[in-house]
Amino acid sequence: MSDQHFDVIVIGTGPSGGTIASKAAEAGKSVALVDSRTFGGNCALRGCNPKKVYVNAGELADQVRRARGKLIEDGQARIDWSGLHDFKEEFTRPVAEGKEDAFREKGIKTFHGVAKFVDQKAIQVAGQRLAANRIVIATGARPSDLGIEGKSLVTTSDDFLQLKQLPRTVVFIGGGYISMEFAGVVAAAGHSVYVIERNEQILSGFDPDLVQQLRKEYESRGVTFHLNATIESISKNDDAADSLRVSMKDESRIDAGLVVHGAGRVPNIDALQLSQGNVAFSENGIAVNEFMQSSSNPAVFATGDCADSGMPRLTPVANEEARAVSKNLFAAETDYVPQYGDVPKIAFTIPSIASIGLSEQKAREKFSDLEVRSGDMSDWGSVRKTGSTVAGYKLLIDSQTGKIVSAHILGPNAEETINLFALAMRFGHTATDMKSTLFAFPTSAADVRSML
Ligand SMILES: Cc1cc2nc3c(=O)[nH]c(=O)nc-3n(C[C@H](O)[C@H](O)[C@H](O)COP(=O)(O)OP(=O)(O)OC[C@H]3O[C@@H](n4cnc5c(N)ncnc54)[C@H](O)[C@@H]3O)c2cc1C
Ligand SMILES: NC(=O)c1ccc[n+]([C@@H]2O[C@H](COP(=O)([O-])OP(=O)(O)OC[C@H]3O[C@@H](n4cnc5c(N)ncnc54)[C@H](O)[C@@H]3O)[C@@H](O)[C@H]2O)c1
Repeated sequence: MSDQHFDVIVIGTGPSGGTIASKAAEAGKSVALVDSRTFGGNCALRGCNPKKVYVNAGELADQVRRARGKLIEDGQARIDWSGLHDFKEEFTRPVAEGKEDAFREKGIKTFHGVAKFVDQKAIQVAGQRLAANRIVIATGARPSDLGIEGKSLVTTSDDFLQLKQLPRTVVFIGGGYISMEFAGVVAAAGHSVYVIERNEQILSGFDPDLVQQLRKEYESRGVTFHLNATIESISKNDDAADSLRVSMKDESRIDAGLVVHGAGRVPNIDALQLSQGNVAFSENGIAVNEFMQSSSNPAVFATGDCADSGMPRLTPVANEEARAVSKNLFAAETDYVPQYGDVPKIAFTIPSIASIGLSEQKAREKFSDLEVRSGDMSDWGSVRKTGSTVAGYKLLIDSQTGKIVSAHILGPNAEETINLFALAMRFGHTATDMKSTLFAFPTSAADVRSML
């Protein structure tokens, strides 16, 4: 088999792989771009963007329900799941149809299939052998192996976003991002929800006090939490509507029509035959140095969810790593390090919960003189005006410098307000700087002055 030769082969067409391929082509390099699925990656086709369509529907239904007798007379807002699915497709279909053409128009040669290394500078895909001076691995993440009897009966987030009908009872395994975001939507649609979490806390990356507030709100909407719970098996059940049975170690059982995987994602690297390319890896992903270059094969770079960068697996992180790799790929010296700063995290729950910087526990360990400003915002006018009943904040400030160490927010528009803190923290602004800034009123940003 003779090699087709390129300057660079990029494996994966998500936010990081797609960007690197485009930038390399724009710089005049010959580029091969490979994906085993539809071009566009997880964020655009099966993650952030389609998920947000569902969350918007859940928020709307929830807001209408809460506004009944306050902002509006009657509060009937039913989610038509099939219609919602079709509306979501309006956003994903153009990506699936147009993305590959856009790459080709840039002169990029596209390939479909599972890429496997056959040499340090060569891969095989769909029966063809491709070689290059550089290879970028940007293969993202996949759902973890549950290791539970009956795991094949579990629906992944990919499949959840393809459902045309929603069963009356849904179980989520895990209480992280995926479960809590989808659980909010399913509850807003009026269906029964169970969340089974093996640890004592859900949403472990967020402030425990705010998470507790959010959990109580979800419970008031009929979401049942099983914490510190161990699932023993998932099996088929005779009941046509609730056709699955989740059995737990404490002998409790939940019958449901759908069991969804929200138990974490792992680097999607198993199929790549990395050892044939001398590419070192661990269960945390591809081993990279600070320049996102393979620690064992200098011709290889890795970015995004599949790289062991120690960063959260989020799109802005993948984007920044792509920026770094684009600069390093053909440079005489690889010297560009991703400039992550503090990465804001948002779970698009209803309402959303957001966080940037250290947890309170870590901040107390690091700073000897830490000021904590926190409060329940549920009775603040800006929150009550939306009809919402849950909101809170916690800001941690280094008393010696006045700089903001971290910000944790729950409530309406938390997903936007957190970005003000991202900017302030990135450029070292103090709490006083923020408090002295005139934000337009009445807005959630204006509440920041009251928090401070
Ligand atoms: C349900 C869900 C919701 C999310 N919501 C958010 C959010 O709101 N905000 C946020 O910041 N992040 C969110 N994320 C995470 C975000 O989607 C990822 O961090 C981001 O997509 C990572 O980009 P990437 O470039 O690493 O790879 P991906 O976007 O995962 O793309 C990887 C691509 O590689 C391809 N591939 C894999 N293996 C091979 C192979 N061997 N050969 C060829 N091709 C291969 C895959 O088919 C895929 O197209 C969400 C994730 C999920 C699952
Ligand atoms: N808004 C966002 O930015 C967003 C949204 C969705 C997904 N994501 C990305 O996708 C990743 C995966 O999301 P996720 O929600 O699957 O994972 P997660 O890491 O957020 O949460 C997984 C949860 O499942 C629990 N768990 C694991 N195995 C279990 C088991 N057998 N039984 C019960 N509980 C179990 C864990 O303790 C944890 O609380 C996230 O870490 C994030 O990187 C981001």
